[in-house]
Amino acid sequence: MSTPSLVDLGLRPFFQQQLSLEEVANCFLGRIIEQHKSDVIILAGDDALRYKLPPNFEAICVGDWVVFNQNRLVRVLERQSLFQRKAAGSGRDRQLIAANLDVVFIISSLNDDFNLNRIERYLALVKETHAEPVVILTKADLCDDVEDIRQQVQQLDSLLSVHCVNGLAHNNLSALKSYCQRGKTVAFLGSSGVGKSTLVNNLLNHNEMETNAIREQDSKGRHTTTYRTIKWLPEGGLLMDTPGMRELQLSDVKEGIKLTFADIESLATECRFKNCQHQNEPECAVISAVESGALSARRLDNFQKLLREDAHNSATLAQKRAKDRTFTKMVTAIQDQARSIKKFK
Ligand SMILES: Nc1nc2c(ncn2[C@@H]2O[C@H](COP(=O)(O)OP(=O)(O)OP(=O)(O)O)[C@@H](O)[C@H]2O)c(=O)[nH]1
Ligand SMILES: [Zn+2]
Repeated sequence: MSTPSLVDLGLRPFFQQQLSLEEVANCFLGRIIEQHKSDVIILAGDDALRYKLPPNFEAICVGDWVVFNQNRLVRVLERQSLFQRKAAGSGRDRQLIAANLDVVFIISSLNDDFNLNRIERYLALVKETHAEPVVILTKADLCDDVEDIRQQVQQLDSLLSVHCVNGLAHNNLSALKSYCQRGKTVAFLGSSGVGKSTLVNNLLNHNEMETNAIREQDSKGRHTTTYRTIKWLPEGGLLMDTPGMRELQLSDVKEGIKLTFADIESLATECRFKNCQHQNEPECAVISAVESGALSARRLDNFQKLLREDAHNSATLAQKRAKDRTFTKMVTAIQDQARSIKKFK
């Protein structure tokens, strides 16, 4: 693909409709494909442009759609989905990781490593972002009861897409490819060794396609660049591979956890006490469901564990940020002091 159009890059009515008439007349639209400390690279049709981040510009990350003019970045469009690290209770202190992903593949292998709890954890992370999770179970060739395990995953959520593949077989990936069509942005999540790179290499047909329409604003002529975080898939989609995604922790993803365990949330509305913790309260509909076999004890256990972990991580993150802020203030104060001492010398 030499010159991707904005539609190839994922432009759709949701983003276009956000533009004002003034912006349509005077500005351009583009997608952030690289983010550095003080500048970003915007892909806009056949151009890749480097733009400085204006001082105090809003938070921005790879995958964002931005409005810009000849001179500067104007604004970031509202996102359809967003991976971020948040600290509880603070809107400002968040680190954005990747925006506007359509599908996130949750990769888990069908052999010894298979673990429903872990899949639920990734589901909570993905649901929080509002991207669509798709579970891919790899190493089907090493497993004797593929369908049985697929069923176990399907039971987590009847609407969830779950596919089993042998990542090593080239002709085995049509299920995945259907999510990677033109204009779609996808990403992979999963623990080490489950076969993510194998799938990616296979999807890429072993040759990472290069965009050769890259011309930076300040350089003459065209040269070919591959981006660290974005790869073109032969089906037309974009694969986003930002390092931060691999290290995501559960923090402040309560909504994602609740969406992932919608069955428990719904049962909880029947508990006698509104704030029931489903531990040993009387007339608890959730415990009753476990006793009757309608809900697995494992699932309830994991729900509670993920909520605890989320609360713990959110709190420590908030604390750490507050500490960092105090430290920065202290350093600035000392620097100011040093400067004023110099002045009077
Ligand atoms: N038999 C079989 N082996 C597979 C399959 N998928 C991956 N493997 C093997 O599993 C090992 C790990 O695969 P990778 O693709 O490197 O796993 P990864 O998830 O990228 O791992 P990290 O890079 O550590 O995150 C490699 O030896 C692969 O050849 C599969 O479907 N079947
Ligand atoms: Zn209860």
